[in-house]
Amino acid sequence: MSKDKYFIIDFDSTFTKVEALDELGELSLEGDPEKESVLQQVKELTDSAMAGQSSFAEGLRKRLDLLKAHQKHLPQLINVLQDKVSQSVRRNKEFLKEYSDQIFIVSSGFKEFITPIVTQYGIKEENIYANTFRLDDNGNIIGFDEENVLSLDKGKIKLLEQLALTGDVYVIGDGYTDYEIKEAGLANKFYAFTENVSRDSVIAKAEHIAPSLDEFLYQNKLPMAISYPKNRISVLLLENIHPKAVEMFRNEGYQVETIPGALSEEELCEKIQNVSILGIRSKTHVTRKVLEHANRLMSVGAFCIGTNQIDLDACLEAGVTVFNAPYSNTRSVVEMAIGEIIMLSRGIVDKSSKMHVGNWDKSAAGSFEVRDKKLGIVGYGNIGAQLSVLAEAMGMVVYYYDVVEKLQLGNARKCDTLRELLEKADFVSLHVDGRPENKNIFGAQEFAAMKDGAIFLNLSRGHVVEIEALVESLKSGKLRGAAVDVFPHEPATNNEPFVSELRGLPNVILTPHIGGSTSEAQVNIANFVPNRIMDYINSGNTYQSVNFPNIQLPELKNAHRLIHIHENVPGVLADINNVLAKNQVNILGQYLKTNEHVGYVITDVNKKYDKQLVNDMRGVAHTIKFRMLY
Ligand SMILES: NC(=O)C1=CN([C@@H]2O[C@H](COP(=O)(O)OP(=O)(O)OC[C@H]3O[C@@H](n4cnc5c(N)ncnc54)[C@H](O)[C@@H]3O)[C@@H](O)[C@H]2O)C=CC1
Ligand SMILES: O=C(O)C(=O)COP(=O)(O)O
Repeated sequence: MSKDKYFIIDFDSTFTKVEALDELGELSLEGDPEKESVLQQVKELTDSAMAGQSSFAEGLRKRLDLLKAHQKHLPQLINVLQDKVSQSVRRNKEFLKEYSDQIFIVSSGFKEFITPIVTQYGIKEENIYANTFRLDDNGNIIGFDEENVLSLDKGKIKLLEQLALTGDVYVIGDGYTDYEIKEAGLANKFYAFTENVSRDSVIAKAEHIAPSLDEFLYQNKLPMAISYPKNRISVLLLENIHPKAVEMFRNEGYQVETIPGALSEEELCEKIQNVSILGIRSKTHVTRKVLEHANRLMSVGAFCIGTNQIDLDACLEAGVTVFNAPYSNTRSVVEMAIGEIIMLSRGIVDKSSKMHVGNWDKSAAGSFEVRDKKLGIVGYGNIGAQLSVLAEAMGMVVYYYDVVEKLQLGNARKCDTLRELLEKADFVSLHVDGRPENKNIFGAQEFAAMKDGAIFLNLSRGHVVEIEALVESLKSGKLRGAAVDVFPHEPATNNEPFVSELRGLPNVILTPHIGGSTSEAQVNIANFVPNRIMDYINSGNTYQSVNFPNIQLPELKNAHRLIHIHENVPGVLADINNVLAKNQVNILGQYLKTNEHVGYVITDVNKKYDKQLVNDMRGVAHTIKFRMLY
């Protein structure tokens, strides 16, 4: 017969996110001018006791003296604590109920507030070990029951000795006194619980870390509320992705690492090991080789619009979803283009440079309004179309050329060929995407086809334009000016120099790929992309993925969701359904979408299933990835 298992769980900062006495102070010291400094002293006493640096009993006495609390504060405190139960504890109520005979709350806090909270989660009242308050006749809290071993130094050890549990004892807590139980030989394992606080002195001693209760349950093969502990999902964010994204992923419970610049293929091959979610911007290349080094990758987030830097097919074949932010920086690029069109038309960059060295050059020569001038937009996608609207609002006449049929906005006129557009436009602005076929679509011929004295802008991708041809056209005077934001080679970080033949040419605005670099755009992107990825991880939704078949799924309720990604060859769906039939699984809903390379099948099944089902699903021929959600 297997030995019994006992779980000793701490209360403050473990079962709940907070230290209850700090919260009590918030209530009892309300209106006290010294409140902040007293609370600080209370906090320091708590931290010092929890880190094992001072006498616990002495600290507790001092804290209660400082708090000047009254029993009337207790119902309010319980209300506050109710909302502060740790997320993973909240999630795993079923485990706490199912194992209630074996779960003990052992705390140096007070039963008066612990009992009403933990019993709501199925903890048995007789399994709660904690201190009790001493009150005076007026209900003031003046101390604690000094007979209780938990009020003493090494109190938890003394209590465990009294309990004399026979079986495996697991301790889960954030404090040094929790660790001491294991040190005294009274527990088999101590798990430092770091979901709410992480204490260095405790971590240093702990053999096991539990960033959540899920992780503890996962490691010990106990029933969990979710299919996989979120803290096992590691996120790598490159290229200065906005901190909002870091916050969003951390709030979800993921482990996040950030790196300011882009990584080379070689560096990324090394860093990608064990990464589940990779976040990049326009500079990092996610190649087939990188994917071959990825062992846990589920999703790549392009925290920008362009995805040409990612091998989308290789991702698809590896079952890796790719998401981007298709609209978040659109307006920023357009505003920059508008500003540059006007600046170039008036020769302002050169005039400003001259002023900085003391030259006053007041003249109207070569300076024009943009009103009534013809703007040719190449690539009438989201950016091109938005530029069209704003340019018309300034009185420009808009022409556009796109390789696919597009909705004509306002009075914009469609050109059937690029050449037609080039021959008409006074300004040509490039807004095509960075697909490989667009390499060097602008070269000597295209510049030659433009009007004499035209102005050229490229805020799309660097490889789209032959720089030498552009330089020639500017030097020869064919072009009157240019604005270039993107380059065939861009520095990976701000520490690398920028080298280009375009440097030093008159009436040329050079910018370091900042079309989308505004606060608004970066915050929008940092909100958008993590939500798409987390939705995919939590529910299987691939809506708006740039490489996967898009499925928008209903919310998962009282069901298991089987997520199967396979090569798109005939017969796989039939095989999946045979497996389900063989395992007598009741299908509640099934969703399938395929594209050229993969099939994506989601099957919601009723709760009862056998482990064999998981093995059989993984064994279906042509399976790329299989996972299960509940
Ligand atoms: N400078 C910067 O910081 C930024 C640059 N970008 C670049 O701008 C590009 C465009 O962005 P969106 O408008 O949002 O993309 P989009 O996909 O909505 O539009 C691109 C359009 O270009 C068209 N197109 C592609 N190749 C073409 C060609 N050879 N000739 C004519 N039309 C062609 C497509 O059919 C599509 O309509 C992105 O792919 C990205 O590379 C995007 C954001 C910021
Ligand atoms: O959104 C895009 O495609 C961009 O080019 C912007 O790239 P970035 O995020 O500034 O590296």
